[in-house]
This record gives sequence, structure tokens and C-alpha cells, in this order.
Amino acid sequence: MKNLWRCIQFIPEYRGKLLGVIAVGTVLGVIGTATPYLYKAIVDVVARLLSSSISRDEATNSVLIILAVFLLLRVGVVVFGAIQNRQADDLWLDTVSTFRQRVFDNMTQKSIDYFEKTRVGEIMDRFGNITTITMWLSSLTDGVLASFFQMILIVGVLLWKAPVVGVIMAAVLVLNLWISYRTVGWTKPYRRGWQALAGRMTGLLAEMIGNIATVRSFGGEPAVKQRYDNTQEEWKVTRGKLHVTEWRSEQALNFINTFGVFTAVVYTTWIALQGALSAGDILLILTLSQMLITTVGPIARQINQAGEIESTAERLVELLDVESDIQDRPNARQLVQIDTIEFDQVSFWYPGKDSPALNKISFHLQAGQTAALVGLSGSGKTTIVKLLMRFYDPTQGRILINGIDLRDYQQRSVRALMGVVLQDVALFNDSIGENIAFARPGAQIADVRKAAKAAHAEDFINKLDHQYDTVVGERGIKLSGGEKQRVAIARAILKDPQLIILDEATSALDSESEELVQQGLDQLRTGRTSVVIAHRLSTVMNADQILVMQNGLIVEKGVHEDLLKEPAGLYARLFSLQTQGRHLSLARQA
Ligand SMILES: Nc1ncnc2c1ncn2[C@@H]1O[C@H](COP(=O)(O)OP(=O)(O)OP(=O)(O)O)[C@@H](O)[C@H]1O
Repeated sequence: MKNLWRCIQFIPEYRGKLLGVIAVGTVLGVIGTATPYLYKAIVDVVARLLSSSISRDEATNSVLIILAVFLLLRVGVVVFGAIQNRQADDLWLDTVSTFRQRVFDNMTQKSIDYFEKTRVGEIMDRFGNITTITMWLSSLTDGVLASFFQMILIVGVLLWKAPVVGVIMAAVLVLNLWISYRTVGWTKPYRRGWQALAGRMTGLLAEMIGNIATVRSFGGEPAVKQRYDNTQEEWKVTRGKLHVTEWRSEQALNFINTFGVFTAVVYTTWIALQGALSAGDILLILTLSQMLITTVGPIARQINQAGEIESTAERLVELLDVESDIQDRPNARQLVQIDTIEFDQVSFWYPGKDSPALNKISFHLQAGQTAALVGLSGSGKTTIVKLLMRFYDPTQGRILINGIDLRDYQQRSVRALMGVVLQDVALFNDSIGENIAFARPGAQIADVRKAAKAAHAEDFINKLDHQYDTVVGERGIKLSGGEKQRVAIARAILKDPQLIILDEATSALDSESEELVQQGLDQLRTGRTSVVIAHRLSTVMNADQILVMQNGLIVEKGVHEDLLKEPAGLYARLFSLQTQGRHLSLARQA
């Protein structure tokens, strides 16, 4: 149960409330056990009346008192039951929402690497486990704890009134708890297995939905369906094994319970025939024995479910325990201004890769300057930007800002000074206005419009049905590639950053729009430091330095005019190919 305990520790502020629920549960348990006592009392009074030991008036008076107590107890059950229901609901609501907030917060801290190697659907599946765990905790508080206390009391009373029956029922109780507990162990591998498979199925579904256009265009439906069906088949087999093991335990318990209650009845009847028990005692013992058997079933199921919940909790704890590789150092400093950026012999291997994506990269950038990263696809340009944003740390070498290692700054303070437009524009399923304002929460609509105008996005936004209130769909699916890019540029403009990072920021625009947006970007870059990745070299000709990359190395460095002076150099060849419009031969030459 260590994972479930870890989950509970994740929300320590609710321990007090839990104690409240347990207290009410104890009261309900006591009332539940007291009720058969009143039946016994009534029967005893009636038996004494029938044997003429007491008068009718005495019997009536006694029964009236017993009935008054009975009414009081029933009212108690209703009132405390209502309190317990309310407490359990509140506890669930509090725990589930706090838990979700904490896990969401935890997810926002994970390193980019984690998201790159984990299926979104699997993360969602694990996240969904929060509801299952808290529902179970809530059911525990809503009645089950009361039943548990009641069982303990029942065994106590039976041991006192009829020790042999007490021992039999205690044995029944212990066997129930023990077999249920053991079943948790026996079924653990199956539970883990089916939950992992269920997570994989959710992952496959999410992946298929995310790539639906590719699946359709390649006629890949049968292939993805096959993958899903195979996983589903495995899931079915594992789940089937789980059910069989549980079924065996349940049948064993049914047998033990039936045998136990039968033995108790036989023994009670036998000692009653010896005249050792009153009629009321017989009723009390038999009722309590039956109550115990009825109560123990749900408890046993709850213990069984605890196994399921423990595996669920394990998956959630696994998710929470993934430490981010990128952590702020203790006493990390705040970056308030960028004066210089320097890559000092930086090498970087992606996790699990044999060859470096970057190999001893060195360059120096002064505030206000533009560095352009150009080169063939896969040469490491985006990786440089990822390292600069500290999505990853260099494997070797250092990145220095104002002469200080990037790892000595607080990550948030570094990123706060950066405005980024990446190759793969990601928008939220929100309005265009909100997507732009994401860069500066609380920004005035006038500022949002100004940014949109500078990014030459205003024209297309004004033509939309709801202009700035138009919702863009999942990842901005309702916008064209060029429109998405202009929204992303507006977002970066609104942020008014010190350092601009543009990774193929105009790649999805036609030549005319590119010209316009380029003007906006040029305006934005004026007086600011920028790092620009571009395939179209004409857009970076004016950069203060152009870094030409190949296979993770900087193979040439300089300004446009100087680089052209090396006709055999990669830059000059690329430039010449592009100006001649022979893009296709580029890949072959590489
Ligand atoms: N998350 C990742 N995990 C493993 N390898 C990666 C990852 N991202 C990139 N790579 C590899 O690192 C190398 C450099 O990739 P990078 O994205 O930096 O190239 P690029 O020059 O920006 O390419 P492009 O111009 O096509 O965007 C490539 O070989 C690529 O396959």
C-alpha cells in the first residue's frame, strides 16, 4: 500500500477531515451494534411476560423505554449518516481537486525530454487515475470504515456473550481479511499488466487522433487498428486471468462464511437447548453473527479493490516521480538583462543517441546583434535553440549569458526575456485574442491588436466571423499554417522580449506574406538580440553573423558578403542553389 500512502501524503491537509469522518464512522458502528441489543431486550421482556415473571404493565413500560431508545438510535443513524455522506462528498471534492492541481503543476515542471519520449495518451490515462483513487478513498470513508468498526464491536460482543461463537466469527473475520489481502498479492501482476495495457490503448488512440490526416492519407487505418486490437487482446487475456483469481477467492470466502454462520447457529441452538441462553440472547447472537457475515463481504471487496487502487496509485506515483533533468540550482540567480550570449565548446547528445547533435559549438553574440543559423536539415540548428532556452543542458561545454553559466540562472527568469516563434507553431484551443495575450497575461486588447498588426495578422483576423474572439481549434487546426505563424509572431511581439528566437518563423508563408511579416519581424528585431534559423537565406542576409551548420558542427562563420567569397563553401553553394531556385538538388548534394 506504499503507493496509495504516497498519494495520500500528496494531500496532507485533508488528514484532519479524514479523522472527522472516522469519528462519525465509529459512532455509526456503535449504533449499528447496539440495535440488535434492543431486539434482544424486547424479546426478553416478552418472554418474561409470557412466563408470567412480570405484569403486562411492567412489560409495557419496559418496552416503551426500549422503543424510545430504539427511535433515538434510528434518528442517530439518519443524522450521523447524513453528516458522514456530506463529509465524504466534501472530502472527495477537496482531495480530487487539490490532487489534480498538484499533479498538473508537477507536469508543468517536467523536462521537455520526458514529453518527447512519452505518449500523451499514457500521461492522460495516468492523470485520469486521480479520480479512481480519490473515489476509492471516498467510498472508504463513506460507510466502509463504519462497517469495519461495527465488525470489531460485533466480534467483541459475541466473545463476551457466547465466547465459542465469538471465536468462530473472529476466525471467519480474520480468514476473510487474510484471503482478501492475499488475493491482492496474487492478482498484483495481472492488475499492473492490464492497467499498463489500458494506458497503452489510450496512448494509441490519442496518437491515432493526433495523426489522423497521415493515417487517412496513407490508408493506414487497418495498420493502426491492428496495433490497437493486438493490445486489446492482450488486455483481455490479462483481465481474464485477474477475474479467475478473484473468482476463486470469492468462492472460498463464500464457503467459509456459510460454514462459519452455520456452525454458529448450530452451537447457539445447542447451548440454548441446554437452557444456557435466554430467548433474547439467542436472537442477539444469531443477529450479530448474520450481521457480521453481511458486513464482511463489502469489506473484503474493498480490500480487493485496494489492490487495484494500489496499482493505479503506483502508475500515478511513477508519473509524479519522474524528476525533471532541468532543475534550478540552489541560489540560482535572476536574469534581468541579456548583454552577451556565448556558446563555449558546447556538445550535446540526445538521450539514447550514439552521435552528438552538436559537436563543440562556439560562438559569441553581443546584445542587439542577430545570429543566423543556417545549414542542411538535421544539422543541429533547432538543438542550439533548445539549449539556449534550457530545454536541455549541454552534455559538454557551457552556455554563458553575461559571462555566467546559463545553469546558474533561474530558468523562468531566462525564458521570461525570450520571445520565441518555433517551426511547429502550437496554439491553444482558445480565441485568437487569448492566444496572442498568452505572452502577456492581462494585456489590453489594444496591445493585442497592435501586436497582430505588426505581425501582419490583422487583415486575416478581421475577416474571421468573430475576429479576435474566433476560437482556433485544437493546436490551431482551424487556421492555415501561415495564419498560425502570424499569430505566433504577434504573440512574440506582444511579449516585447530582449532576445528573439525565430525558428523558421516564416516558413509557412507565401512570398508576399513573408515579405510583409518579414518587415514586422525586422522591426521587432531592431535593437534586440536575435537568433534566427532560416532555410531561405535571403531572409538572413543582413545578420551580424551567419553560422553555417553541418552534422552538428559550425563549418563556416561570418557575414553574408564574406561567406560568399568562398565559392566552394557550403553557404555559397546553398545561396547559389536558392537563387537559382534549384531546391531539389540540395538534398542530393548533401
Ligand atoms: N528529441 C530528439 N531526440 C533525439 N534526437 C533528436 C531529437 N531532436 C532532434 N534530434 C536529432 O538531432 C539532430 C539535429 O536535429 P535539429 O532538429 O537540431 O536539426 P535542424 O538543423 O534544426 O533540422 P531542421 O532544419 O530540419 O529543423 C538530428 O539528427 C535529429 O534527428
